[in-house]
Amino acid sequence: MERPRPSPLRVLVDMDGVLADFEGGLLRGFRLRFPQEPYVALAERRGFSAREQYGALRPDLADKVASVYEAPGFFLDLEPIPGALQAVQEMRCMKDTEVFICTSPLQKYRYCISEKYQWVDKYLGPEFVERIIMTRDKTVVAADLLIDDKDTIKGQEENPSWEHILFTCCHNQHLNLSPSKRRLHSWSDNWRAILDSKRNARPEQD
Ligand SMILES: Cc1cn([C@H]2C[C@H](OP(=O)(O)O)[C@@H](CO)O2)c(=O)[nH]c1=O
Ligand SMILES: [Mg+2]
Repeated sequence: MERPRPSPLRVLVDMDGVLADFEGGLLRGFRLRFPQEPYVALAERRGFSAREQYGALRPDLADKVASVYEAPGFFLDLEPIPGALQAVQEMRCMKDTEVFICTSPLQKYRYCISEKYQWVDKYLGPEFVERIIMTRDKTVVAADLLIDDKDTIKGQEENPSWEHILFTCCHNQHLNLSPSKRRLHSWSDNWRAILDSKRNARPEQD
């Protein structure tokens, strides 16, 4: 009897901090716009929220740093993270693999949403525009893996179907993870092995 084909491994790849260099763009934009103000060097970044860390440095800097990422052009002008574009293109061509870009818009979504679409079109092309999942709640999206730089991903679903692979970024590199949690240190790290291990760990279908 013919063995049934396994369902494809579905991988969600986050955008900011994983494909697009949000932190680098934010620091560059902040220093250009507010050259006299103190700033947080990338090596000093701690915690997902840049707004919180700038606010702790001096309260008025919270709104200033937010004004940088809320400005038109911010998301469109972000540089790709090294190796990211090649990796997701390769992932898309892999057998029995489905890749989606799973990204959240800012609450102030005016420029962010359309610029994220334009960025994907510019750097990855229309095949990937078809594969954008734009959501404020990633826990309700069903997949095997979510590669994301945010250390804690919460939402309506308490038990998301995906395993969260923490993508290392300046703001999360010092965190001690629980032993069960896996990291991808960069796109030169062995992302193929993570996909393979997940594929092999899935229950046999019959
Ligand atoms: C406010 C803020 C947003 N972001 C990113 C995360 C979300 O994109 P993504 O889901 O692609 O990582 C987007 C909206 O919050 O902006 C940061 O990375 N750091 C921040 O401090
Ligand atoms: Mg992110």
